[in-house]
Amino acid sequence: MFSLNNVMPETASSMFSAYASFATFMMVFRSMAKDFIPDPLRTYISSSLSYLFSPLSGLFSFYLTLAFYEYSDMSRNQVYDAAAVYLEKKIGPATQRLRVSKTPRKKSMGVANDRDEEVIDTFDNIKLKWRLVTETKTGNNNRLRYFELSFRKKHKERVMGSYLPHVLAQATAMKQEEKVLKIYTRHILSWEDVFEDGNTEWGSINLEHPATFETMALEPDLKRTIVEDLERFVSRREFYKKVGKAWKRGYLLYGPPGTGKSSLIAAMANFLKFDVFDLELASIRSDSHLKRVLLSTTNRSILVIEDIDCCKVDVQKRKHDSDSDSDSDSDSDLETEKKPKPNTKTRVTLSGLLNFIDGLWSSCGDERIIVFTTNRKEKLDPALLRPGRMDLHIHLSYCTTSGFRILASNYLGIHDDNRPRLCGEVEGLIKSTEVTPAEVAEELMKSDDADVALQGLVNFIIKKKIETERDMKKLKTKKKRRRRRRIRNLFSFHLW
Ligand SMILES: Nc1ncnc2c1ncn2[C@@H]1O[C@H](COP(=O)(O)OP(=O)(O)OP(=O)(O)O)[C@@H](O)[C@H]1O
Ligand SMILES: [Mg+2]
Repeated sequence: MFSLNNVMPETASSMFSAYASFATFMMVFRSMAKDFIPDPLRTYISSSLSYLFSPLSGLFSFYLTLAFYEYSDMSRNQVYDAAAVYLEKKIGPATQRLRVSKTPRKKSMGVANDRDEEVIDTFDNIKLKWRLVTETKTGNNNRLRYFELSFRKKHKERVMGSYLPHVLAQATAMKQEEKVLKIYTRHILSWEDVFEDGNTEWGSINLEHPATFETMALEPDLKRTIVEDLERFVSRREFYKKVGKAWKRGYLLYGPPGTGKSSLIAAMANFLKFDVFDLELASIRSDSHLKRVLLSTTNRSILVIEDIDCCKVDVQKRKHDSDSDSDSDSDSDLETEKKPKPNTKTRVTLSGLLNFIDGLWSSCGDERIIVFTTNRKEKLDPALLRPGRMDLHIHLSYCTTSGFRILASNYLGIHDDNRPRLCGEVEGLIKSTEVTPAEVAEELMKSDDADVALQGLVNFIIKKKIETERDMKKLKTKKKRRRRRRIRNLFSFHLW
């Protein structure tokens, strides 16, 4: 790096005075030339002089300017794009002109500095000046755009080594923040589609589910466990590479209907900014078809298979003839594929599904999350539940007192101490009655008046409690009667 100390003192002082004289001369020349010399000639002389002396000016300038052109070798320059995003948040008080835009994919309006506006940024006590320059190439309408970044030369290493990587990382995070999530499902236009081997098409719409971990009525410990697990998963790229494991994680969400399984998936997607692929196994023709469909999903996504126990797949009992998770493209599998039975909606086997979860080819992708949901965990094949298949089993259960508090705050904006009597009554009832968060939410939505809504919830839980007790009694009497009948039959058999 150039430094004045490297130059002999007398040489430096003579060069500096030469440069100072030249700068003064240029200033006087420019102001005189403005009055006496016509414009094209003036520009020519001025640029020729600057060209002649530019090496000298560079030598004495304390500043360095980096240029980031929009395109580099026909492809977009990532630093340019990152700077464009990064500088959106750096609008200073001196800014006079802003560029405002909104594209269909963006959730909100983008506001950025317009061309030639200077943006001052500071990083690690380094002052940096950005400027967007637009030049129109003469002779055609092509526009050349680039960012200029100026700073003191002595900071060159830190700017290149730390500041620019910081700009790239910040831009990536900001883009993630802006990302509009998508939920993908597979179109089934007709049953022919199901039997059409090549159909791997996913259709998508924006995922605008408002569920977040803040709005989920979950036990604090469970919530923390899930959030930490997700955070650990996304931060472990190198770890997965090191241990030679595919970078994916499987969650099994189980619990009664209305306890928040689907809402939790939406909360996970919103938290990670991952798209969701909602796979209905009914739309899949065979194991090899399943592979192709899954291969067409993208990285950083959550693959969801809901109600896995209800799917018309052989998941409740593993296929005996393919016990060893063998590749389903085997000859016998192909044989059966050739003759689709019209009445068989889908013939995905559990081994085909398990192949995807931990088979070799499942590593074709990064940052994949797989979520299965079920109301009846006990119905699932143990192969699906064994350690390593589904990394985390999450039990979502009936509403607890802490769950109720979250829902009351979400739906009515109230806390325990606002309505101590009614909240206390609900909490007491919830401890002894099984009510789902969905039922509680439904009751709380019935009125804007918190007292009315809470009283409605109290009445609902009392009614449910009475009904449950009545059902239990009925069941008990039925059991008693059955037992008595069995004993009577036994006696009559012996007498006979
Ligand atoms: N734990 C929860 N926290 C917050 N809201 C919840 C929770 N559980 C259920 N809800 C509310 O109830 C509605 C239904 O919940 P959700 O669809 O997530 O239940 P589910 O467990 O997927 O039910 P199913 O087994 O029938 O698919 C949601 O829209 C949400 O408003
Ligand atoms: Mg659901």
